[in-house]
Amino acid sequence: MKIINRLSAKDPNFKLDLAKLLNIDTQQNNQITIAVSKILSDIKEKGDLSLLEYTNKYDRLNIKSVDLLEIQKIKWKEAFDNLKLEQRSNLEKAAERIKQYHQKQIMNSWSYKDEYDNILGQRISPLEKVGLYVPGGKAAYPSSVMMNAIPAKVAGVNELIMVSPATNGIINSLVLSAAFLSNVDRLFTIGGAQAIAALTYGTNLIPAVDKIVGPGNSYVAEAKRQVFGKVGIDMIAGPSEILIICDGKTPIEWIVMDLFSQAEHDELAQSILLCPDIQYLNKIEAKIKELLPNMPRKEIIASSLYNRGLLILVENLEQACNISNFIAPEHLEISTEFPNELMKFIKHAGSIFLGKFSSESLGDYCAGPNHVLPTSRTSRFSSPLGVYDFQKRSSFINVSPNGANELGKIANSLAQEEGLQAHALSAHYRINY
Ligand SMILES: NC(=O)c1ccc[n+]([C@@H]2O[C@H](COP(=O)([O-])OP(=O)(O)OC[C@H]3O[C@@H](n4cnc5c(N)ncnc54)[C@H](O)[C@@H]3O)[C@@H](O)[C@H]2O)c1
Ligand SMILES: N[C@H](CO)Cc1c[nH]c[nH+]1
Ligand SMILES: [Zn+2]
Repeated sequence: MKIINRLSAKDPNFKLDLAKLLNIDTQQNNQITIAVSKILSDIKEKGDLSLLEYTNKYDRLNIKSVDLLEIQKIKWKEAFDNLKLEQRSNLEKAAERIKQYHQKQIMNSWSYKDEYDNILGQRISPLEKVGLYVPGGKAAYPSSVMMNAIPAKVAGVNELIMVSPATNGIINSLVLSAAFLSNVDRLFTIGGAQAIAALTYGTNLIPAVDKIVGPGNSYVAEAKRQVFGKVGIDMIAGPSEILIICDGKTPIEWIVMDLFSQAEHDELAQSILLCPDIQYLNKIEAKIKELLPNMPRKEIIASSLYNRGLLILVENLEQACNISNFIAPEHLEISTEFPNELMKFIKHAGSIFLGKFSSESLGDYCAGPNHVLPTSRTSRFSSPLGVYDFQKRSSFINVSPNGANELGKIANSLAQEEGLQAHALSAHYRINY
């Protein structure tokens, strides 16, 4: 019985079959697009009233007053103070490592003086108000709180508004603690497209923000896509993905668990293994069958592997890198003896894990780099969430009298060529002043 899809790169239909498995069902996408646009317009028109209705409906709650959707800071502090010592120490260690890594990403302002004594430069400033979406439907993600909030605060964001659904009324105490530890400013238990709408348009309760960051399910991703332009967004981070290139020498259980680790996020998550050794792939498939029944989230894993999981037999490891470049995965593990040799062939990947000890799970929690990464082939053109997503650039120009003479002549002439008289005169007035 099939438990995961299998392909061989030698097969003449390989490219077609692969493309089918990479695509998420478009009919389902259309339904989500329509549902999300209705939610957005309802929140825009009816504000808190609609927010409460959608929250009760989708998060299976029965809340009477919208004010109850805000959790006061005192509660997060309480959650943090009540952590077991080990929990607290792990959270603190992870936070410190994430901070250290992200501090290296800070962009600084710069300027220079040209030959006419004009000063030209670029000023970097933090965003003022940012909304952080932290997923909470199928699992709680304290790690995602830190991965979003720490770079924002390193950048100097003034007001960080976090939203996360409390499905069935439960908000995880580690999520609250992580919000406290990461200096989030306000926290609301709302989720899905309605949370993205509230942060975009603002309601009486929820402040409108300048940019929304953070991953989420297909509703969240689609909502972010639809509000982009009204607010900034970081990226459309959809269901998680892992692609592993393996030479067949890593212990079988390690690779199986790495595949499970992303599959357990979501039925739509995608786990792919590329290997030139067919015996190894057969053993992987057998091990999946053996280990799956013991996994607490076995239904989600089974569905993800059955519909979207993939074992690919390749002719060699260089071919594996080429296929990986086409897939442009969110996470790429190069589980081989000489991973650096292969890294030079890699063009697209959100995050690259080198060598058999570098499991993706370490990156998810505490290695340091961000775990919010481009999915669905978007690592071809976008990058991990970072401090730079919370900073913006303004250029500045301070022209000297001498500079006005020299630049004025050029601008005056170019403006006349464009037929823009006001531009030409504005430059001309400043010549020989
Ligand atoms: N890329 C990353 O860094 C990263 C990190 C963590 C999680 N993830 C991904 O984020 C996703 C989290 O998804 P989740 O579902 O657990 O949490 P979520 O918070 O993204 O989604 C839950 C919300 O979805 C909405 N929703 C659910 N069903 C709906 C429906 N039928 N109609 C309208 N709205 C509906 C509800 O409002 C609910 O509050 C997973 O795909 C996981 O792989 C990604
Ligand atoms: N793997 C997810 C990003 O794709 C991040 C995460 C959070 N917790 C566990 N994993
Ligand atoms: Zn993960």
